[in-house]
Parts: sequence; structure tokens; C-alpha cells
Amino acid sequence: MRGVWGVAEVRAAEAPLLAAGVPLMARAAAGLARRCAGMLPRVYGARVLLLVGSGDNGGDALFAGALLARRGAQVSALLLGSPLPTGAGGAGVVGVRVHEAGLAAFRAAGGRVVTSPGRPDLVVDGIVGIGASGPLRVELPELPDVPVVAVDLPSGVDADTGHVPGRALRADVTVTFGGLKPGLVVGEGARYVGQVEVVDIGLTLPPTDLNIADMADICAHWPRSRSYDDKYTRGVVGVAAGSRRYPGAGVLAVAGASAGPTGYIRYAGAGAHAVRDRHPHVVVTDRVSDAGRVQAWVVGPGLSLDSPAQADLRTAIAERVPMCLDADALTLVSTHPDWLAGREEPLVLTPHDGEYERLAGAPPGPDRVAAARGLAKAMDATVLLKGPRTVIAAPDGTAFVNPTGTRALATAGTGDVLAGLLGSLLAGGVEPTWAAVCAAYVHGLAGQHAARGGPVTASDVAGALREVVAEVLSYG
Ligand SMILES: NC(=O)C1=CN([C@@H]2O[C@H](COP(=O)(O)OP(=O)(O)OC[C@H]3O[C@@H](n4cnc5c(N)ncnc54)[C@H](OP(=O)(O)O)[C@@H]3O)[C@@H](O)[C@H]2O)[C@@H](O)CC1
Ligand SMILES: [K+]
Repeated sequence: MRGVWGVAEVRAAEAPLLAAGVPLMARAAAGLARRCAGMLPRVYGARVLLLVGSGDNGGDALFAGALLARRGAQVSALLLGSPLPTGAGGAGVVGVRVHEAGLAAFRAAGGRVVTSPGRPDLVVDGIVGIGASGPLRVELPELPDVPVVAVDLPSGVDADTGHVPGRALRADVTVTFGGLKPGLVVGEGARYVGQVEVVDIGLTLPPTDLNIADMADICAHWPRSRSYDDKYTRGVVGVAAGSRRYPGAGVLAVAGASAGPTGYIRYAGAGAHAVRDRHPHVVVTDRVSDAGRVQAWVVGPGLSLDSPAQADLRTAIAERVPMCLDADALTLVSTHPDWLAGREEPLVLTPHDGEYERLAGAPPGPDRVAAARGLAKAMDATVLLKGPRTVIAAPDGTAFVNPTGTRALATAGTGDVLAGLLGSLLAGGVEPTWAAVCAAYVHGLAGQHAARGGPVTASDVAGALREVVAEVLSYG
């Protein structure tokens, strides 16, 4: 598991070290220079352009530039900091605010201040880092199409949320210091970072409630069948999905459930024929009330909003078992929140942005982690907020960002597969937040596997789940 820390936490961890004179910037610059050097075929003679803002982010770039210059690189710096008042001191000759010690070291190493980008082999973005606020207030120069290394985070990305309120500089590599920040892993920001390298500068960061699970975590939480298990003890999952209009949603949700740990699937809904044809191992009925006992229900994919759908949802809620609500079930409970009143059993909600807005009364907005946490608290449920970087949040504020998502999953029906898989994990006894984290992780990897074969459908994603689950079961 990898932790993610907000700006305030990073600043608090830096403070005692700075007070003790620990050379944090020198460490950051050394890590940055090392990574830049690794991206150049040869450091000697390579042309490196630094984009340098007013603050310490620019300082990092300048000190790293000095190190590269001392290895024979031709390093130039475009100073993009805020203009100094006319006649102001400091770095007066350059007319803008700049990290003075960094500029002095840069010049002493042979670095040159320039006024246009020239023809660099590598660009280093040191315009702003965690000290930025609001949209990027810098006129970005026209840059040639060469690799960009972002210092700490791509300038223009909000470090705490991943929001990009204006322009931002897209990086091929982001070298970040001390630990991951939310802006690097979630929201729009995650699309700007390229590969992320964390450089250890000696910060001791506290335990965090925002994390990224890895394969070892998924493996640790995925239920294993035991020697004494039968089809019932592995868990029975109920799937109430699909309608006359959308029978395929039932088929896909059952496909997702079939890759999970349960030994028995009951399907209830208007897609019973289609489900039985495609999944003969499933016991089908038309209505939830006839389905029999389950250890968890998945309700919603393609369900419709009509009165049989409403009755099925209410019957499933009344069974008082763990539950995953998706799609139409979310729309129904957003207009009938009282239906969930008094429930204490685990509940997972899997909204996309539109469903989120119906449930919460407002769209998620730029801070998707806060949005997921807010809804989780308000509804006393685990919330899996879908997106290119799906966020999972528990009512106590514990949150995860799923690292495996892929654009390949942005196709109809993949959410049905996810809901089915999640329901099977709930029925297999996994607690709701880990069920959501595991399902999102495996589903994302299945999307990646499926995409290797070209354009992806939800059936391809479902088909790839087995291979990924086999990887989980054999991991470590
Ligand atoms: N602290 C440490 O020990 C360590 C810190 N480290 C490094 O320091 C970085 C943080 O440095 P920081 O705090 O100086 O802030 P930083 O990101 O450079 O930007 C602030 C400056 O930018 C400006 N500005 C603000 N918003 C803006 C906008 N929207 N658009 C344009 N400009 C904007 C604002 O100038 P102003 O406009 O107020 O004149 C202000 O001066 C951190 O990310 C890491 O790289 C590492 O060396 C490790 C040790
Ligand atoms: K930057």
C-alpha cells in the first residue's frame, strides 16, 4: 500500500527538519538531477531548459540545473516568476522573483538565463509546486516536443485535489519529494503526471487515511476457498439487475459475480432467460422475493425505475444482508432515501458523477476524494466514485484511489461487471471498503488485459477477470 499526503501534512513533516538545518532542497535537487540525467542519452553536451518560478520549486530546478551543468550539460533557465516592483532589490537584474541562492549556484555552475526556450533536449518544469494557489498565472512559452520533467508536480495541477483550474504543463516524468500528493494520483491532475518517482528526502510522514492499494493488498483481502467449503459456505450472491429493455446488464453483472469468490449465484429479474442461456450455473427467478437466501445482494445495473424494480430493491433491502447498489438502484434511493433507513448491514454505493449528483444534491466537483468521503459519511456507506481514477471512501474517512483504471473501461456495461464482482466479494465475507478496493483493482487490470486485444467491450472485461483473479490467487 502506498500513502498519499496533502500539502499541510508534507509541510508539517518538513518544518522540524528545516528548523534543524537539514538540507532538504539539496536532497530534492540531487534526486531531480539524477532522474533528468537518466532521461538523457548523454549528460555532457545535452541541452536542458529550466522553467523557473518564484518559489522553492524553482529553487529545486535551479540547484538541479547546477548539478547537470557541472556534468557538462548546457543548462538554460527561463525565469517565469512574478515581476518585481521596478527598482526592487534581490535578483534585481532579472526583474522577477526567483530563488536567489539557487540562481547564484546555477550561474556559478555555468548556467545561463535566457528569454526564449531555444531547442532543448529536456525541459524541467519548476514553475510552481505545492505552494501554488489558483490557476497558473504564467504565460507558458511555446515548447518543442521534448520530454518534460515536472518538479514535485506538474505546474497548474492543484496538489491537494488534482484539479486543473487553468492551464497545466503535461509531464512525461514527475519527480516528487517525500511522498505522493493527491494531485498526482486523482482527478485531472493524474493525467498530467506521466511516470511518478518519489524521491526520499528524509521526511517522516504520519499514517495517512488516503492510500493506493497494490497487488499484495488485494491478495491479502481476496477470500480463499477452504478445504471444507461447499457452494454455500463460499457465499451466495444475489444479483438483481437487467430488465426487459436491458437484459444484457443482468448477463454482465452475473459475469462479474462469476469471477468472484462465491460458490453460488442467484439471479432475479426480467433478464432471467438471457442470464440462464449465457450462465447455466446461475439459479434464476423473475423476482427477488422468490430468489431464496443470499449473503449479499447486488441491485441496480439496467434494473429500470418501474414498480417491479422498486419492489425488488425494497425486498432486497429488507433482507438485511450486505449490499451493493449500482445504477438504477442509486437513482431510486436518491429519490427514496428513507428506504435505507435503519439498515446497519454493509452497504456499498457505486455512483458515476451523474448518480453522485442525484445522491448528494451536487456534482462531485474538483476534489473527488472529499466528494466521496462526504457522501460516504452522509449515507453511512462505502462509496466507490467512478472515474478514470476511481476513489473509494468509507464513512470514517478512510479512502483509496484505484491505480489500475484504464480508458478501455469507458465503455457501456463495464460498470455492471464491476458491481457483480463487488457483490460476490461482499457475499464472500469481505468487508465493504476492501470489497470495493479489490473489485476496482481487479476490474481495472481486467480492462488493461482486455485492451491488449484491441477495442474492448464489457464482455471482454468480464472475460479477462478470471485471468486477473488467477494472478491475485497466485501472487506472492
Ligand atoms: N519546503 C521545503 O523544505 C522544500 C520544498 N521543496 C520544494 O518547494 C516547493 C514549494 O515551494 P514554495 O512553498 O516556495 O512554493 P512554490 O510551489 O515554489 O510556489 C510558490 C510561488 O509561486 C508563486 N505562485 C503561487 N501560485 C501561483 C500560480 N497559480 N501561478 C504562478 N505562480 C504562483 C508565488 O509567487 P507570488 O505570485 O506570490 O509572487 C510563490 O512564490 C515544493 O513543491 C518543492 O518543489 C523541496 O525543495 C523540498 C524541500
Ligand atoms: K512544477
